[in-house]
Amino acid sequence: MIRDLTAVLGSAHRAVLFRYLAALFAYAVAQGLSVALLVPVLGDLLTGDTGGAARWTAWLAGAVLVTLGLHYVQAMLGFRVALVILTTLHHRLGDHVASLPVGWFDGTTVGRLTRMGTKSVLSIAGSCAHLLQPLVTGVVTPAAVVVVMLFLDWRLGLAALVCSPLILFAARLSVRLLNRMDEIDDAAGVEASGRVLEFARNQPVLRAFGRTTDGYAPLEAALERQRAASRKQVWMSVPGMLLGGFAVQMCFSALIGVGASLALRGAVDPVELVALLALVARFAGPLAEVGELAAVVRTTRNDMGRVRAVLEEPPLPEPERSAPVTVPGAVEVDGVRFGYPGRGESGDVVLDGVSFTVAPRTVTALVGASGSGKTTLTRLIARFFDVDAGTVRVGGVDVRDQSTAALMEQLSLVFQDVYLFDDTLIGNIRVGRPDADEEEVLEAARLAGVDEIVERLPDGWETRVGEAGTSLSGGERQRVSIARALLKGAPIVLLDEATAALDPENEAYVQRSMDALRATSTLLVVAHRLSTVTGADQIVVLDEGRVAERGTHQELMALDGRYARFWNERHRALGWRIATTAGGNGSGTS
Ligand SMILES: Nc1ncnc2c1ncn2[C@@H]1O[C@H](COP(=O)(O)OP(=O)(O)OP(=O)(O)O)[C@@H](O)[C@H]1O
Repeated sequence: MIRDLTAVLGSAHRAVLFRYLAALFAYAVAQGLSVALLVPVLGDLLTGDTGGAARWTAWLAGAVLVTLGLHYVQAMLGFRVALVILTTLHHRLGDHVASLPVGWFDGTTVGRLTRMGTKSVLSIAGSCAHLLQPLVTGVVTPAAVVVVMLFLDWRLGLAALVCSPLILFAARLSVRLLNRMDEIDDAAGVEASGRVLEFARNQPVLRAFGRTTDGYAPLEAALERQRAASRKQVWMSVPGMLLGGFAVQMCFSALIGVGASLALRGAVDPVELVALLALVARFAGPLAEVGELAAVVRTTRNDMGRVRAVLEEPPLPEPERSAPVTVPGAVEVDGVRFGYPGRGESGDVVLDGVSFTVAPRTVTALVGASGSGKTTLTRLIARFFDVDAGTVRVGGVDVRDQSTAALMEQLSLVFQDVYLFDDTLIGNIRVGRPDADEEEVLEAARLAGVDEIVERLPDGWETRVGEAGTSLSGGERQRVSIARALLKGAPIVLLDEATAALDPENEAYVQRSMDALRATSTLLVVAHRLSTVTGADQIVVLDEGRVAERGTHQELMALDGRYARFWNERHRALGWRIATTAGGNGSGTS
């Protein structure tokens, strides 16, 4: 736990933790010695030596005062450490997360971060103020008592020494048993929550297929498994919970037994034995408390482990000095191999031996079946991840030789998952270039067709959009994203076209913005619209992570290969859609 805490605090703040631990240790030893002074006080009282008792009582009072002073010091230092954690951990996490590859952020990691920023940081800070103290005193105070007992009567001291690991071992075993049960219950709980979420999210599908009245079998099965796990947890936890207390009682009885037999054989003075047994009572109690705290320790350690795992996540390596761009606007993908981290061995290679170049101010369309690696390729160009082999060059320079800022200066990303901030539309477009003036923002908005959306919003340009505001349709969100790219004016635009067919209005706006973008930038488009594909200077056809064909529309049609088949299929689908529209239902899209 201390190791986790030092890792979480970072080298700059370790000193304050060590000061706290030193004060805590001193306090625990002083507490043990104060308890030990009861022996001579009791001994003298029981033998009627009031003078001796008064002298020892004065020592005891002094020791108690010192203990109180140390208690205050350690408590203040504990709160200081907690405060340092609260004030610095968010910044440490924020700074580190900002240095991680963009590809690290997915649904799971974002969920983990949210939990970390709230619950985990509070729990770690609380551990210093409330948890370390009983843990350290629970071990060090009994240890000090044992040392004193060894001095007073080595046999009873030895017996106490033998008992200590037994009590701790029983406590640890009890925790392990309780943990195992918690894990089973947790796993069942997580599965049930997932199913509840699925049930809620899929209401439209379930209702459409009449699956709501007779229950939703996967959810009911998950709930039943959770109930069974909870029942098992209750029963199986009982031995774990009893074990710690049982071990303490057994050790206590054993020590009394040893003391009584020594007294019967005349090896210990009965008066001294009574005083020593008072010490035994102070020795076993704190050790048992340590065992009782095990559940809180476990939760806190889990929280620390989670934070530590993020802090130890390797940052994206950055060069000391960013290499200057040599061919502005050019993109080169050279023998690239890549598999997503954590997806295992070579079976999970998503791109293999992919090579092509994109000349400045040209349009390249990436086409290929779903899962062929088109989006992954755009992520590698933006260095969301580093390639496993080969090189990605942007502006003529290996992306690994450029700082993130220098690389991002050259790129605009228009991806499908457009995030809108809880801000006005203007604010959301200005993200593209925060220092742009009003005129420039409005021009970008006009070119991308955002001004048309504004006319329909209740408060016009002042309407808040995004998570807490008015939500926009997928096509509208992409228009905002294109407006950001237009405003940024980066030399290279990576664009992942919406997969869903656009309505004619959106289609026209997207076309207009693409024309504007291609006038100033290099365009690499994951293309779904046929007009983008045919209008491209180069088409790269991906198939299962490899470049299957490359050329212009005419060249690839003449090749009569994979692309020609793709084109003919899409064309037939388009013809069918037009025919449907012409047939009178008016729902056609192209
Ligand atoms: N974040 C990720 N983690 C692990 N695997 C991923 C991730 N993103 C994509 N993949 C996998 O990589 C492969 C290529 O996916 P990619 O999204 O690049 O294909 P695509 O050609 O863009 O497909 P689509 O046209 O359906 O978007 C797929 O097998 C996909 O399951």
